[in-house]
Amino acid sequence: MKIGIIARINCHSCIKIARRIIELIPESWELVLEDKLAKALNRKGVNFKDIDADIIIVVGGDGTILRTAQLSRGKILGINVGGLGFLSEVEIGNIEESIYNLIKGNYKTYEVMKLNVYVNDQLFGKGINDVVIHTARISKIRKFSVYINDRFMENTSADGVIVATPIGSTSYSYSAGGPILIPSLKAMVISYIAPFGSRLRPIVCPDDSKITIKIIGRFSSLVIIDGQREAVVNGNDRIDIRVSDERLTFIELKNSFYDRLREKLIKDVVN
Ligand SMILES: NC(=O)c1ccc[n+]([C@@H]2O[C@H](COP(=O)([O-])OP(=O)(O)OC[C@H]3O[C@@H](n4cnc5c(N)ncnc54)[C@H](O)[C@@H]3O)[C@@H](O)[C@H]2O)c1
Ligand SMILES: Nc1ncnc2c1ncn2[C@@H]1O[C@H](COP(=O)(O)OP(=O)(O)OP(=O)(O)O)[C@@H](O)[C@H]1O
Repeated sequence: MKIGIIARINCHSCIKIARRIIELIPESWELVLEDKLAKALNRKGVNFKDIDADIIIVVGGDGTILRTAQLSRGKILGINVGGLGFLSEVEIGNIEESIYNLIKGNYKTYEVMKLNVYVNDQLFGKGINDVVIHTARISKIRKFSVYINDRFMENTSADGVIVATPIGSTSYSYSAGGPILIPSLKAMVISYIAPFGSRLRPIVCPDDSKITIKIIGRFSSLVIIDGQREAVVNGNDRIDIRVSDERLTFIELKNSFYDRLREKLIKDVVN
C-alpha cells in the first residue's frame, strides 16, 4: 500500500498531526510526503505533481484538497484542520480512530466527477468543484453569452458565471443562489454572480452537456478552476466545459454528504 501525506502550507498543527499519522502507519506501507511537509519533518519529499499513491491523506482544508485533486493522484482522505473543511471526512477529535479504520480497510469510497475546461479548444485544466469566469476588474460588469450543446441560450451581464459540479454546488454556486445538487446526480449547474437586471436563474443541465461561455466586449475576465488555477480571458475567447471521463475518489469513514451538509452548511442557519 502506497500512502501519500500532504499538509496545508504554513500550518504547524497540520505538521504535528502528520507526524502522528506517520507513527500510526504500518512500516510495511510505502510513504510519500509532499515537499514542504517533508522539509518540516526532515524527511525526503516530492512535488505535488509527483504524488501518485493508493491513498492520499490531506491535512488542512478544502483548498488543500482541491490543490491535491488538481496536481496529485490517489484516493483522498481529508482531515480538517481549522477552516470549514466541507470536503474533509475527519475532524480533529477522531484522527487516531479514523487512521486505525483506514489501516483496517474499514471505509467506503465515493467518486466525484471532474470538469474539463477548454479555452479556445485548448485544454486549460480540470476541476472537481467549479469553473468561474469572473470580471477581471471588480468595478466593471461583464457580458457573457451562454450556450448549451452549441445552442445559444442567453446573453447576460454579471460579475461572473459559475459552472459547478454536484460536489461544488455547495460552494461558490451556493453562495450565488444556486441549488444544492446531491453528489450522485449526473448534472452540472450554471449560476450567475450578481446578474444585472436579469431574470436568469441558475440552470441545471445533464452531465453530457457541453457548456460554452463566450466573453463579449474587449475587457478582460478571469477563468478560475476550483479557486486553484486561473488565466486571463478576453473578448471573443471561448470557454468550453464538459464532464471528464476521469473521476476522483474520496474515502468515506462514517459521515455522509447529509451529515456534512447539516453540520457545515446549514446548521448556523437552521439549528
Ligand atoms: N463567495 C463564495 O462562496 C466563494 C468565493 C470564491 C471561491 N469560492 C469557492 O472556494 C473554492 C476554493 O476553495 P478554497 O478553500 O481554495 O478557497 P477559499 O479559501 O476562498 O475558500 C472558500 C470557502 O469555500 C469552502 N469550500 C470549498 N469547496 C467547497 C465545497 N465543495 N462545498 C462547500 N464549501 C466549499 C472552503 O472551505 C472555504 O470556506 C472554489 O472552488 C469556490 O467554489 C467561494
Ligand atoms: N501544501 C501547499 N502548498 C501550496 N499551497 C497550499 C498548500 N496547502 C494549501 N495551499 C493553498 O492554501 C489555500 C488555503 O488552504 P485551505 O483551503 O486548505 O485552508 P482553509 O481555507 O483554512 O480551509 P477551508 O478551505 O476548509 O476553509 C488553498 O486554496 C491552497 O491553494
